Amino acid sequence: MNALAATNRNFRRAARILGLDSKLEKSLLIPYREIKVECTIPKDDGSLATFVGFRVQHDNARGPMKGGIRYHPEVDPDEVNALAQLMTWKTAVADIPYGGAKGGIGCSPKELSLSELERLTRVFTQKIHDLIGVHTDIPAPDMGTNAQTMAWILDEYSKFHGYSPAIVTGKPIDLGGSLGREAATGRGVVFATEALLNEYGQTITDLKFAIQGFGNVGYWAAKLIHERGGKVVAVSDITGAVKNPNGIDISDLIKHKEATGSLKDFQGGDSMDSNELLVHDCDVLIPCALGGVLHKGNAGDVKAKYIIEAANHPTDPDADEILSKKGVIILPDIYANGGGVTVSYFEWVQNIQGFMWDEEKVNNELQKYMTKSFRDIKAMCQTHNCDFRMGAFTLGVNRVARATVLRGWEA
Ligand SMILES: NC(=O)C1=CN([C@@H]2O[C@H](COP(=O)(O)OP(=O)(O)OC[C@H]3O[C@@H](n4cnc5c(N)ncnc54)[C@H](OP(=O)(O)O)[C@@H]3O)[C@@H](O)[C@H]2O)C=CC1
Ligand SMILES: O=C(O)CCC(=O)C(=O)O
Repeated sequence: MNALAATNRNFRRAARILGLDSKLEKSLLIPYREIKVECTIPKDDGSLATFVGFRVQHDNARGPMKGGIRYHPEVDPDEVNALAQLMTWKTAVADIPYGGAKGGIGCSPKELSLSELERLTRVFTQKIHDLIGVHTDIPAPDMGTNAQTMAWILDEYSKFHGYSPAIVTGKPIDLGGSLGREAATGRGVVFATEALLNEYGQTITDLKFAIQGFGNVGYWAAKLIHERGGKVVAVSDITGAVKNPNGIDISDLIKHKEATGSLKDFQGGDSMDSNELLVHDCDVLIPCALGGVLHKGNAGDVKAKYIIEAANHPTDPDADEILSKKGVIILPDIYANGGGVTVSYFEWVQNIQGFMWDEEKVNNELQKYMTKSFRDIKAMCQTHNCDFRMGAFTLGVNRVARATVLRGWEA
C-alpha cells in the first residue's frame, strides 16, 4: 500500500470513529491545491538537467499551511500528498495555528554540487513564489534539505516580495532562525518518549534504543537519549549500521560520522546490515529515515516493545496490524515528530514579533506542547477506546473538522 493510500485509510478510520458527515470527510481529504513544476538548471559542466518539483497544500482551515521540502530520488506526487495531509493532522494535534503542506523535488542531493543545489532551489522558488506566503504557506526543511536550503528560498522569495524572513522556518540563526529549531524534532521525539514511558512506569535510563537514520532527526534523538542515560545499541544511516549491546558512545559516533561522512568502520561497535536494525534486540525502536520501512515482511520480527515514529509514515497499515497484535506500543508520527513544526511555529512567531527567544524558553515551551498533546491524545484514546495512532488521528481530524465547519462554505 503506498503512502497516500495508507494515510487516507487512517484518516477514514478516524472519520468513522468521529462519525463525520461524508461530505465533510470528502472536503477534508481532497487537497486545497497541488502544484507541480518543471525545474531546469545548468549543471556545473554546462549541460542541462531537468527535475520535477511539487508543493501540495492540503488544508488551511486552522491557519497558514506549513510543512517541509524534501529532496530525494523517491519524491513522487502521492508521497508528497500523503506527507501534506499528515502535516494537517500534525499541526492540529500540536494545537498550533496552522494547516498542512509539503513539498519536494525528485533529485539525489548528494550527487549535486552546492551551486547546483542552489540553482535548483532558486528555480523551484521562482516557480512557486506566488503560491506560498508568510500567511499562506511556509516551507521548512525535511529529508535532504537544511538551513542553507531555507536561506536560498528566503533570498529568492525576497527578490519578488521584499525581505521576508518569516517565509521559511528552519533557516540559519543569522537570518532569523530560532535557537533550538535544529534539534527540535529530535528533542520533541525525546519528550514524546518520556511522556509515553512515564505511562508505563519506565524511564529512558537503562532502556535499549535502536535508531534508524542519523541525519537531522536521528542525530539529535540519539544524542539526547545518550545524554539522558539511555543505551543506544544500534544506529544506521544509508551506508550501513553499527551495533553494540553495551551501548554506543554517541559522541564518538558523531565525531566518526563528521570525519568520514558515514557510520562505516566505526571502532566503537560491530557493523550490521542496515535492514537488520529494525528487528534488532532493543526496547525502543525509533525510525528516523524513510517512510514504509516497517511492513508485513519484517513487522513480525520486531523485538522492540515501543516504536516512536520520528520519521513520517514509517509503519504501513499491514505492519500496524501485526505489531498491534504482538502488543507493540506505537507512538504515531503526527505526534512523535511534531517537535520540529512546533519550534517552526515559535520561529515564525519570533519573526513576526521581531523578538528572539532564548534557547531555554524554546525548549521549555516545546516540552509544554509535547506534554499537553500527549495528554490530549490519551483522552481521545480513552473516549474512543483506541490505540495512540487513532487517538492522535481523531484528535487532529476533529480539530480541523470543527474549524472547517465554523468557517463555513459560503462562496
Ligand atoms: N527535519 C525535520 O525537522 C523533520 C523530519 N521529519 C522526518 O524525519 C525523517 C528524517 O528526516 P531528517 O532527519 O530531516 O532527514 P536527513 O536528510 O537529515 O537524514 C535522513 C537520514 O536517513 C538516513 N537514511 C536514508 N536512507 C536510509 C536507509 N535506507 N537506511 C538507513 N538510513 C537511511 C540518511 O543517511 P545518510 O546520513 O547516510 O544520508 C540520514 O542519516 C523523515 O521521514 C522526515 O520526514 C519529521 C518531522 C520534522
Ligand atoms: O517545520 C516544519 O514546518 C515542517 C516539518 C515537517 O516537514 C514535518 O513535520 O514533517
